[in-house]
Amino acid sequence: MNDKPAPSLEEISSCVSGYDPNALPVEQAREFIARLVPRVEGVEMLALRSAMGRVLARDIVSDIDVPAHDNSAMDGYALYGSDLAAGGDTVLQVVGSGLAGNGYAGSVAPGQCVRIMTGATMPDGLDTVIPQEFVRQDGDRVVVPAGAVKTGENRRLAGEDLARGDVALSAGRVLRPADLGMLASLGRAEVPVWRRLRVAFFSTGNELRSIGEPLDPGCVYDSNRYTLWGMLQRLGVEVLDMGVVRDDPRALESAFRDAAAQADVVITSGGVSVGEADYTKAIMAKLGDVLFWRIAMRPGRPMAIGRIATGGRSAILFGLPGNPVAVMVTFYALVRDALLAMAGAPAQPLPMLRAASAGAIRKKPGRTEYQRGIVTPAAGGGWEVRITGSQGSGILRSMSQANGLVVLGHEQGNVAAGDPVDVLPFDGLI
Ligand SMILES: Nc1nc2c(c(=O)[nH]1)N[C@H]1C(S)=C(S)[C@@H](COP(=O)(O)OP(=O)(O)OC[C@H]3O[C@@H](n4cnc5c(N)ncnc54)[C@H](O)[C@@H]3O)O[C@H]1N2
Ligand code: MOO
Repeated sequence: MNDKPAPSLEEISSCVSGYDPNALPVEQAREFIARLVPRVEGVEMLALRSAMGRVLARDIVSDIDVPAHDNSAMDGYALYGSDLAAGGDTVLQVVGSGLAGNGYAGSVAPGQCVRIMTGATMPDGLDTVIPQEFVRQDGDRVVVPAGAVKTGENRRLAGEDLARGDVALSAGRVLRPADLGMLASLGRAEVPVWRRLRVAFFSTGNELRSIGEPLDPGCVYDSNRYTLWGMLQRLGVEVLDMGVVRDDPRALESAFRDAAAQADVVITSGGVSVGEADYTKAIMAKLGDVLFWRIAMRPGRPMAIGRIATGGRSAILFGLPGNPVAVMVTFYALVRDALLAMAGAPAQPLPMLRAASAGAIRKKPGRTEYQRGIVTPAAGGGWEVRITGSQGSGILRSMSQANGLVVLGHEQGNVAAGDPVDVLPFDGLI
C-alpha cells in the first residue's frame, strides 16, 4: 500500500455527517469505507490476453487512426456521388476492382466506377458505395437506379472507430473482451495494469468444521469461506484462504498477523456481535485501529471495520457478521465497491430494476433491508419480484435461489402486493 499518511478512523468519522456507530445508515457506512480505503500501488505490464479482467492503470491513447483509411462497408461499386443523376438511372463504366488489403490504385474519371469489396480502401476521390444487389450489370457497365444510394453512403471513414489522439480506454477500466479487441485494433501487445489486490480471509468460531472433517455435535460446516471465495473470485482479486480459526486468543492473533503481513485486505466472518465466547473483537482491537459498528441494515447488523497493523504494514479489515446470508449481503452492500476502489477501479452505480412486488413485505423504516428475490417478466410487461421464502440470516438457500436483491431503502415502510420495489440483479454484480 502507499506511504501517504492515512487519516485516522476518528478523522474519517468526523467527515461523515450524522455518524453514529451504533445505528449507522448504510449510506454513511459506505461513505466512511470509501474514505478509509487506499488504492493499490504498483503497475505491471501484461500481455493482452493476460490482462483480461485486470484494471487498467493508465489511459490508453490511440496513436493511429482505426480504421487507418477510408474503406467500403459493402461489396459493390465505388463511385463519385457527384455522378448520381437526380431523378434518373446513372450508367457508369467499371474500370477496375479493389479488394480488402489490395485496393485499386488507378485513377478514376467522372462517369467511371470501381468494383469494390467490404474493407477495401476507397479509391482516391470516390466517396460513395452502391451495394452490388442494387445495380444492374451490363458488360463493363453498371446501371444505378434512381435514388438507390446517396452521396457518402456505405463508406467508412478513417478514424471513425478511434481517431489518433483519442482516449481509447481510461485508467480504472476493468478490461473486458471488447476492450481486448480494441487494444488489439491499436496494435498494442501489452497494457499497464494495477497489481492485483490481495485479500486474505478466514472464518472464526469453535463450532465450524471444514469439509472432510466429521460434523461433531453442535457443529456446522464452514460455508462462509466458500461464498466469500466465490465473491472474491468474481472480483478478480488475489485470494488467500486462511481456513477456520478457532476462538482462541493466540490462534486468532497469529491468524490476523499472518493475514495482515501478506494481504492488503483481511476479511473475517463471525465473532463481531456481542457473544460471550468471542475473543475476535478483543484481538482485532489489540492489533489495530478498529471500530465495531451496528449498521442500520438487515441482514448484517454487526460489523468491524478498520486497520490491522503488523510488522510495519497495515491491512484494511472487514470483520463481517457470521450468519451466512449476512456475510454475502454485507459483502455486496459494503465491501465490494471498496475492494474495487482499492484495486484501482472505482465502481459505477449498478443498474437497478424496478419490479412489482408479488406479495406484501413487512418493513420497518429506519434501516435498509436486502431481501432475496426472484425476478421474472410480469404478465403485463415490466418485471415482477417474489421473495425467496424465509428470509432468516442463516438461510443460505434464500440467497442461492434468488436472482437479485430487493433493496428496501432506509425510509421505506411496509410494501403492499403490486407496489414497485428496487431490485439489484445479481448479474450486474459480477
Ligand atoms: N444479543 C444479540 N445477539 C445477536 C445480535 C445482537 O445484536 N444482539 N446480532 C445478531 C446478528 S444480526 C448476527 S449476524 C450475529 C452475528 O454474530 P457474529 O458475527 O458474532 O457471528 P457468530 O456468532 O460467530 O455466528 C453467527 C451464526 O453464524 C454461524 N456461522 C458463523 N460462521 C460461519 C461459517 N463460516 N459458516 C457457516 N456458518 C457460520 C454461526 O454458527 C452462528 O449460527 O449475531 C446475532 N446475535
Ligand atoms: O447480521 Mo445479522 O444477519 O442481521 O443476522
